[in-house]
Amino acid sequence: MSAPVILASQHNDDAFADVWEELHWRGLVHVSTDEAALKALLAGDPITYYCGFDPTAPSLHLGNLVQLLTMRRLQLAGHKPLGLVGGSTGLIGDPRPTAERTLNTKETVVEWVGRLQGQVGRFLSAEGENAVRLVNNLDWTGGLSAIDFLREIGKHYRVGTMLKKDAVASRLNSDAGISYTEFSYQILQGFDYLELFRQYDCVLQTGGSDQWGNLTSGTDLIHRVEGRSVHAIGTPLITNSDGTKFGKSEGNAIWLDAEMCSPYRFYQFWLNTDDADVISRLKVFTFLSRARIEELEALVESEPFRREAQRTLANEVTTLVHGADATAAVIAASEALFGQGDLSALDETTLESALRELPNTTTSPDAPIAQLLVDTGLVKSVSEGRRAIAQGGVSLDNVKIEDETATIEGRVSPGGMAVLRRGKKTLAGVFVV
Ligand SMILES: N[C@@H](Cc1ccc(O)cc1)C(=O)O
Repeated sequence: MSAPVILASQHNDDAFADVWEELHWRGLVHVSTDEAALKALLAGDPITYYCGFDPTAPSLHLGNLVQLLTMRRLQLAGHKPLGLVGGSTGLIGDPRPTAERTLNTKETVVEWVGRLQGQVGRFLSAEGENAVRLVNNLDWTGGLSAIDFLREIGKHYRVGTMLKKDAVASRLNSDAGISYTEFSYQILQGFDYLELFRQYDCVLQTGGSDQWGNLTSGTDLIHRVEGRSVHAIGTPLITNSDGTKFGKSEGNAIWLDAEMCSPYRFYQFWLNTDDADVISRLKVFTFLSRARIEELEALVESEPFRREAQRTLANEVTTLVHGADATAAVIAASEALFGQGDLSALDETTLESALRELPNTTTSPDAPIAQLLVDTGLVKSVSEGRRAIAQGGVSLDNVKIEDETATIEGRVSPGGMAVLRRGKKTLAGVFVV
């Protein structure tokens, strides 16, 4: 994540009476506190709201992006965001339904807090009356003694209620059980909301719907302690209509950090979105207007083979996360590899990440090309490879190979890379040591 996000081009769609209506249309409200009160609140004077992110990895991922963009939509409507990164909650671990988390060292958590703050800051404007403010819950829990915590906060929690929260209940019924540490998590998040209510008059917390127990932990606490009704919105969990998990490609999470998931891979991920999902993704992950999304919806119906909606989605989200230059480089790489584009015009990083997504092999500088065809899976045997070369169907960096015994010596220098092609559309990457 190096390039800045294009904040200037983002806006709420005029087609909606207010941001609440827009959030609904985009499918972002799965569960919430009183709807009528929330609608009135969001249509009125600017309010302060918050969303929290735990440093459980060195980068945020696509699930977090839903939250960041929801925050941005509220900010565009004039409301004031607080971006919380959980310096203390990251040391404890929000219980997952499956198993206890392993604790990371304090140094690691501090480092990840810094990285996540940088990421959160990139999606929200830091200018004007409603500039984003970044907060860290370690600031109010780090110095709190266990005795004070139990006397002042713990006293407001009933264990019976805590046990009923989904995350806790599912763990209690599993073999893994749940530690007292993770059981306490909901109190910490509830306390955050109270603290932000007191310090900033924060009256809305957003999060994924799996956070509902933690969100209501805060609204209940504030109600009990301060006698005020504050709000929460849970966004839906994003799912793929074919039942596979959203936000993963070949089992790996799609991270927002370019080092952990190249812009090329990121772009391809969105490009591969199913027709059945592409419209709801456009609603959640882009700032395109309702009119434009409806136009694309009609195109999915009438001309699905053109994949206009997918290309628009990939373009928009990659630009949002990696910037316009990275997106242009990625598109140039796809065209150079699969279309008419010019390979030599590509920058090395983009080409390398593109080749890493293809079948690829790492080889010594004297490797025979027929063997590389086998190593990358483009043919089954060396003799088949030689035949393919003899028939004129093999090229290296778009230069046709004439000799079936040719090696890459003199064609690719040590430390370099090349595109190996069989026929028009079958490609592989070759990395030379
Ligand atoms: N529990 C949230 C992160 C969070 C932490 C502290 C908060 O106050 C709010 C949210 C999550 O795991 O996604």
